[in-house]
Amino acid sequence: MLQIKGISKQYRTGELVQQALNDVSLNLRDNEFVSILGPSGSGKTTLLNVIGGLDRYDAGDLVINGISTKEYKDRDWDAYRNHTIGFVFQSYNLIPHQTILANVELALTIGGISRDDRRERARKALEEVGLGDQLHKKPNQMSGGQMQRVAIARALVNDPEVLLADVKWSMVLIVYCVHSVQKKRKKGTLYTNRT
Ligand SMILES: Nc1ncnc2c1ncn2[C@@H]1O[C@H](COP(=O)(O)OP(=O)(O)OP(=O)(O)O)[C@@H](O)[C@H]1O
Repeated sequence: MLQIKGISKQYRTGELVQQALNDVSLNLRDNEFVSILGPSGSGKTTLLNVIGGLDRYDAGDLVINGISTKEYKDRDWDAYRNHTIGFVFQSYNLIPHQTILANVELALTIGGISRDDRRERARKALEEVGLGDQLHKKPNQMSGGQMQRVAIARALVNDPEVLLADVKWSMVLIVYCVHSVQKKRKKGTLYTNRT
């Protein structure tokens, strides 16, 4: 489903060049669960950002369902991020002054879905991660694991083909998440990054 072909990526800050990815190749198939492990600073987040279309590669190719992304325009990346990928960020990236229901709903605002449907789908996604009774809490009123579950609900609410999770510490939640994805869809793919 996803082919990472010899991808390289550098960060440039003034004179300083940091090689974050160097000729990385990996094939990821439908229904596959892949966990990428490596020391801090070895490039895991960079790789997930590139696979998730959040960041661009310098060399190589990312092939999605047999189609090269070399010629992708911004709108193609937008569509890929919005419809194919669900992303759980390492630091969750929740909006602090919004309720968790609003945080999850926000992931649906791009798709032209009515407000009532958005609310209902967000509520169901939060129920699925066991937070159905806390919809009106704000992120700072929740534990770290609960915030992570909100981030998982937000990543799944769009029904993505691929879930990318940049997860620091909770193996239990990764397993839960795999379960949840597989329950929801016969064909689901989950890639996680566990530091
Ligand atoms: N925006 C950036 N600008 C410059 N260098 C960066 C940037 N982001 C990451 N790097 C560097 O690229 C390398 C890979 O970083 P990355 O965040 O991908 O590692 P990681 O394996 O996910 O680390 P961790 O496990 O600590 O989260 C590191 O040396 C890091 O310092």
